[in-house]
Amino acid sequence: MAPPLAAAAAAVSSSSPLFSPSSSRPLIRRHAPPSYVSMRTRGRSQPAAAVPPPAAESSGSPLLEVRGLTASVKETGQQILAGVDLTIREGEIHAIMGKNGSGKSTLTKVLVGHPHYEVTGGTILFKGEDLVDMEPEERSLAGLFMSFQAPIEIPGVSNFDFLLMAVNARREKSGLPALGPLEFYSVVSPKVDDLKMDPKFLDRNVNEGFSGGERKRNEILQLSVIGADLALLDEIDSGLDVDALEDVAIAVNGLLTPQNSVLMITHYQRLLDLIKPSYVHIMENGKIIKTGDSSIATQINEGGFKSIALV
Ligand SMILES: Nc1ncnc2c1ncn2[C@@H]1O[C@H](COP(=O)(O)OP(=O)(O)OP(=O)(O)O)[C@@H](O)[C@H]1O
Repeated sequence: MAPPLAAAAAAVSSSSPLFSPSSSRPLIRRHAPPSYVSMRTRGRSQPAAAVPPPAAESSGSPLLEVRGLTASVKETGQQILAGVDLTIREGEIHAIMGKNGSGKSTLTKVLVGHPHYEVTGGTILFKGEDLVDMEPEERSLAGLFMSFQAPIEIPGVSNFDFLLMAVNARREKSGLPALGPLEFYSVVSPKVDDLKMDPKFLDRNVNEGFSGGERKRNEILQLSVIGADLALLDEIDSGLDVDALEDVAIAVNGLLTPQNSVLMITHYQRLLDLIKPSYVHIMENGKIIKTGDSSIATQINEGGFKSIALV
């Protein structure tokens, strides 16, 4: 069984039943942020440019190597992924587009080890290590982060405590000393500010009563606080108004380094205008059928998926 801290870290990036509210609740004691810590935000940290230049193709080392991946729904045996090939190198931003039901979300869920799916063939290497046999919490601690289309609530656990536990789980894995609440507050506060979130969200229970847009911002807060070598962002643009989308894009762009990468799923060009992908992939019937640059997305927007499938 995973140690509690590791499970807490994994819970940040997983909505699997393994990390349901009931399983997370005993792991984390609720602390209000110390009363002597002002909840007023301090000076803003420097925001990244809203619209960066197009991401260059990197010559970085492979971070994720997926070969011939097939996967099925565990309960029914229904095959969803039908032979996915995908390589993501350090420093690259990849976007996956495709019509509803083509398998985009399933791919990301399989990558994080969602228990509803079974890998039936192929390989997944993450930083050269076989991911398939790793537990979801091990994948999280190895540097995978996933923001879900519908982020879960965790009643009884404040955002602040949740983030602190997750950060300390990562630090423990790296042999770093745990942060105390006061120290952590100075880390998290500017990030809350950058995302234009009310600091009160830190003291609210994770996603409880949050609007759809607030949940999405909160997911990106988790990503920016915890960090990731590879962030899987499933439709972070859905339900966000124009301003919120820009705030989220600034936060994501601000996290990018030559070492880490993003795989984002979207239906909309507007996200690709704000977070410039190195590659855009089109998924159909559980496979990536085409890969190119952002112009593919434009073709999709103009011609629809049917014409792309016929190319
Ligand atoms: N646990 C499950 N049980 C049954 N069917 C499933 C399950 N998970 C995925 N599917 C089916 O697999 C197909 C792919 O689903 P998936 O969510 O990956 O699509 P998607 O490309 O992300 O779609 P969208 O753009 O609508 O979000 C769909 O037909 C879906 O109904």
